[in-house]
Amino acid sequence: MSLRPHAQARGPVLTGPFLFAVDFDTLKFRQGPEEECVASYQNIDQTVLTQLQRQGEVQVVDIRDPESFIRGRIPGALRLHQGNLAQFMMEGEFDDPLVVVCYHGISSQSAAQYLAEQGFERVYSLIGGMEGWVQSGAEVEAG
Ligand SMILES: O=S(=O)([O-])[S-]
Repeated sequence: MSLRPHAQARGPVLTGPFLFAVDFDTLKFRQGPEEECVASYQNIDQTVLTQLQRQGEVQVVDIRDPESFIRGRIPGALRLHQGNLAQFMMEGEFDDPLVVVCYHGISSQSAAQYLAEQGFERVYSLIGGMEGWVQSGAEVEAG
């Protein structure tokens, strides 16, 4: 079964902590029919993200604040925030892997769950967030 935006989210789906850049708690879901919603995400580490990057079509979205994003981010990452979320959903490549990054890998899980429930089919949250990425010695883009 393929999920698409606002199609099948069901019940209270956001229980995670407040997100720094995107307040996903304020977003409303349309209740779906009486179907089980199994959309979810997986946690991945830096090694798996690097493999996904090598394979090609991976989109990395960073939900941290603008200053942190400018100081250093995963190369090619898009900062996802309240202002561009709707556009991101409209233009989304729902079949491509989507990796959510925050500071330490906590808030990204709520965002990843949200995005999975909106129809992104392969959603991941980066374990350790940007701090873990930096500590692993992986490449960082700034500016
Ligand atoms: O939620 S967090 O991991 O960015 S502190």
